[in-house]
Amino acid sequence: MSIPINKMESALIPVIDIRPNNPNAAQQLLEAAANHGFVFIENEDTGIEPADVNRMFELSKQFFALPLEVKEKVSISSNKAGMNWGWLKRGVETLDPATQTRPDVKEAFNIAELIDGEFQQPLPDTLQLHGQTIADFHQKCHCLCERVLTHFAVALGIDDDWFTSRHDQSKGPSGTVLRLLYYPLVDGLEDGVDIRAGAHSDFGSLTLLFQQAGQPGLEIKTPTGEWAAVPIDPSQRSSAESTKTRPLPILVNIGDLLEDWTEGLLQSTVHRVVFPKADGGDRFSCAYFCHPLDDALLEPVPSEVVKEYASSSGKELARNGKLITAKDHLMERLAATYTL
Ligand SMILES: O=C(O)CCC(=O)C(=O)O
Ligand SMILES: [Fe+2]
Repeated sequence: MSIPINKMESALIPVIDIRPNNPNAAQQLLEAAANHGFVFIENEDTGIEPADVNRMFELSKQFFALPLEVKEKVSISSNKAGMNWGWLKRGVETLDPATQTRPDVKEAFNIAELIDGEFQQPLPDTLQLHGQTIADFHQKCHCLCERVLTHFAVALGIDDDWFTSRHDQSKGPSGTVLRLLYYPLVDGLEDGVDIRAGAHSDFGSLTLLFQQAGQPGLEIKTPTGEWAAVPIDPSQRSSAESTKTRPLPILVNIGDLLEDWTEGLLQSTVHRVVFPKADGGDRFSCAYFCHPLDDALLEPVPSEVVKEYASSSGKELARNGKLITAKDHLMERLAATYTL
């Protein structure tokens, strides 16, 4: 089976219904991931209710509004247990260090996966009070990622659980984090110098990205090297139809590891977040970075579809075929982008 490859020039990201009544979901997801690296999933029976997303945004706003000294107590550099959990103040992350002269204009709070139902890091009271809500959201995001990963396995003709067994949180730790993001509109920004999030691809397998109406800024790099805005709501709604009757779809982004595993068939597309052109305000977003188990090897998947693609694309294997683990990859990327 070969898939039509049609690398697109604009951010016309497909919207796919992954409910069981769509028999073509697996193939549609694969084509979208190969051609765009981004795909919207209709938020129907995904397990993530719009109210769940709204609650996370409410908690996020409360968190970022806390006094600096409270956020400092849960800061990433004060957390000895792990390198990627906690609050990142402005200045810590520069997602495109080769190009940016100043760090990303943002704050973030990374909440690691729970182990045996326990948070692995200190949370401020504001969040601790809603620990169950956050734990449930983590779990719901993980379940949706598992569904998408299963569809990819089906479309690639490999064991259905090839990816999910490598994301089985009961088998060991992973780099999975739920990240709350806050991009403040601050004074003294320089056009062409400051950016909310520099150009990058995501470090894990899949990212679920939640955005809010009226807070644009995400852009993806097209194959011609131009930037195209990613809509917050890609559907053509009639004015009578509100997000109450049809919730915003969920944006899914292919990360580096799925690209490695599939020898470049699935695309870890470069993206960035820019300041709004006019009349914009703050932006809040929320990303679920789904990572495989730390010791998962980034070997090519045993798929004929991938083999066929690899031989026709003539692409070099990532790192000249040297096998590394998911954790090695994450640590490399964090070392390049964090200043702690
Ligand atoms: O805020 C966004 O929309 C995107 C954030 C992002 O790309 C990231 O943190 O990796
Ligand atoms: Fe990203």
